[in-house]
Amino acid sequence: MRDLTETPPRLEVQNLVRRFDGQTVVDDVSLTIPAGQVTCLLGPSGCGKSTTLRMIAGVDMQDRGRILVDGRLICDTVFRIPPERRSIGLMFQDFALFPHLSVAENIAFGLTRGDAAQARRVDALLERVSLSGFGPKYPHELSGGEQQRVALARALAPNPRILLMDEPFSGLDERLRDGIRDDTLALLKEEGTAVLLVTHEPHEAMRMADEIALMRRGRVVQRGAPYNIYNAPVDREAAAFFSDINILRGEVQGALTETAFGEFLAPGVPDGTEVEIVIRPQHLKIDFDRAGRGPNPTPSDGTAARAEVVRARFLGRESLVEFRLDYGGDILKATVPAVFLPKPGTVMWLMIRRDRCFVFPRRG
Ligand SMILES: Nc1ncnc2c1ncn2[C@@H]1O[C@H](COP(=O)(O)OP(=O)(O)OP(=O)(O)O)[C@@H](O)[C@H]1O
Repeated sequence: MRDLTETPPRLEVQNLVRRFDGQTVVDDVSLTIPAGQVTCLLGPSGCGKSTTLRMIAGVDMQDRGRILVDGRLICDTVFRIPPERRSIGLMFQDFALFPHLSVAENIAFGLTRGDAAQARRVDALLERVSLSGFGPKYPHELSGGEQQRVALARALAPNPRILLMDEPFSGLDERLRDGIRDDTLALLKEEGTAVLLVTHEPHEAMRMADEIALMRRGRVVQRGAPYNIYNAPVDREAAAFFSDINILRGEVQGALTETAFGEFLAPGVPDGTEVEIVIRPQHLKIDFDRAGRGPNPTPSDGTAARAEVVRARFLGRESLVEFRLDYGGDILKATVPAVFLPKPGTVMWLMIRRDRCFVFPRRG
C-alpha cells in the first residue's frame, strides 16, 4: 500500500496481460515511472515490448491489468480514456512525420491552433533541437537525424506527461546514434517528462536509462539501474543479454563447487546441484607463464588456471583472445583493452575476478 501523502508515480502499469490467439504475449507486466525518469523496456525481438507500449498509449487494450497516470486510472478492462486524452506523447521508429505539412506545422500539430503561445513553443523547440530556421521546410528536405529531431519536438510540443518511444533511433546512421541519443536525453531531462523507451539494444538502454526493465517472453524478469542490471543479473540469460559470457560448470558439495580456478562459494545451494559460473570476458585476468608456474592465488582472484591460446583477434577498441583450459578443456574468451595478440599455442595463466562472476543453478 502506498502512503497517501506520497506523490503517485507519473505512470503506473499494474499487472498487464495481453493475449493474441490464445498466446500470452504480455504476461503480468508491472512498471512505475516517476516524472523526469527514463525507463527502458529492453528485450529481444518479439518479447512483448511494443505491445506493452501500445496498451499504455491506448491503441491496444489489455486483457487484464490497470494503467494509471499521476494516480488517476486511465484504463482497465472496462474503463478506458481514449488515446488523445491521456496526455501521452508517442514517438516511433519511422518518425511518421506528416509529409504534406511543414516542419513547423508538424511540430504544432498537437497544439491548440493559431495562438501566439503556440508559435513561441514551436520556435523554442526548433531552437532547442538545433533546427532554427527549418520551420518552413518539408520532411523530405531533411536528413534522417533532422527528421528524428522534428519528431522529438513534435512529441514534446504539447507537454505530454509521459512520452512513449519505440526504437526511436533505429532508423539512424549508426555513427550518429550516440550523439543523437545524448542530445535527446538532455532534452527529455530538461522537459521533465516521464519516458518509457522500448529498445532491443543493451547499449542504448545503458546509455539512456535511469532504470532498465528487462523483458523476456512477455515478462519483466528484472528491473533496476543499468549498473545493477549489468553487475547483478538475475540469471544466465540476463547476463548474456549484455555481453558475451563464459560459463564454467560444476556441482555443489558442502556449499562449494570445484573448478579450474579453485573453489567457488555457492551458499544455500543444496549438495549435488549443478551450477554455472558466469564470467564476462573483460573480467578474466591474463598472466604470463613463469617457467611452468602462474601467479600465486589471491583472495580476490582465486587460483590461476593454465590455458593455451586458441586464437586472438584485434577488434579496434580491444583484443579478443580465446583460451583452452588445461583442466576440463573449456574454451574461455577474454578481452583486453589493448593490442594483445599472442600466438596460438602460447601457454598463459588465467584468473577470475571473484567479485564479478555470478553463480546460478543450472537450468534445463
Ligand atoms: N495484433 C497482433 N496479433 C497477433 N499477434 C500479435 C499482434 N501484435 C503482436 N503480436 C505478437 O506478439 C508478440 C510480441 O510482439 P511485440 O511487437 O510486442 O514484440 P517486441 O518485443 O516489441 O518485438 P520487436 O522488437 O520485434 O518489435 C509477437 O510474437 C507478435 O507476433
